[in-house]
Amino acid sequence: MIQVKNVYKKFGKNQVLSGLDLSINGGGIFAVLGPNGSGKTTLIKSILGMVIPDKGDILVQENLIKNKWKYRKDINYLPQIANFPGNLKVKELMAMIMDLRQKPGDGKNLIERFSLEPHLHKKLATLSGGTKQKVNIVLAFMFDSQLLVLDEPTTGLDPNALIQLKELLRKEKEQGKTILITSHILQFVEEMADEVIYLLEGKIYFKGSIADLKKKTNQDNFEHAIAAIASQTHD
Ligand SMILES: Nc1ncnc2c1ncn2[C@@H]1O[C@H](COP(=O)(O)OP(=O)(O)OP(=O)(O)O)[C@@H](O)[C@H]1O
Repeated sequence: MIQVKNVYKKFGKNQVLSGLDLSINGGGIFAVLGPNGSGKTTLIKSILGMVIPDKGDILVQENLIKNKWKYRKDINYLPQIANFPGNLKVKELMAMIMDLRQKPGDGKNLIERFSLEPHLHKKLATLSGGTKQKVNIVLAFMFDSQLLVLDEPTTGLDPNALIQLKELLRKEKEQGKTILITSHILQFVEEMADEVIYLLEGKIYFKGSIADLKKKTNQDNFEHAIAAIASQTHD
């Protein structure tokens, strides 16, 4: 599904990705973890073609993505910070995204799931942070795509919306989809992820199941296992 081969990316003097290799085959939920600034969003945006690596190759569904853009219409993407025009109404935004994606989409069930009906005719600028995130989630899930890329999907969600998001993710996974998620919420990751991908110093430090991570770090608690990576690398 995704192959990242020897990818380098620098912003000014800041070497963010330095020879990163990653291979994701088949379906499931993959959580991209790492400290703040470790390059999680840069990696995700490189896969989406929104950041151009200085060196290396990325393949999505067996195709090199360099200088291509059409492959993106087959990826559902939830950005970390969605900058939608504030004077658009929710309903107008949904119609606009349907138009842009040129793909059949179905938002009706999702609008119900996240109780967004009362907000459909409100302008985006007037919505609360959590409600904006629910709109963001509807836009990311309303199309049927094999690959979903979700940057911090839980941000601002209340417990009920979080349950709905988890249910949605399980449904997508059951259909064999590949779901790439970044999240700092370890409880969410532990509950949902089949594999974790831990980024450190521009490379993948660990890729595997949470059970394997616990074994590798000699910890029986996920949070402590993550903390152990940080302390091991500081020694
Ligand atoms: N467009 C850009 N221009 C300059 N520097 C950038 C740009 N995008 C990212 N960076 C820098 O690259 C580094 C990695 O950023 P990135 O957003 O990928 O990290 P992250 O792991 O997603 O962090 P967080 O956990 O805080 O979301 C940071 O030091 C950031 O300041």
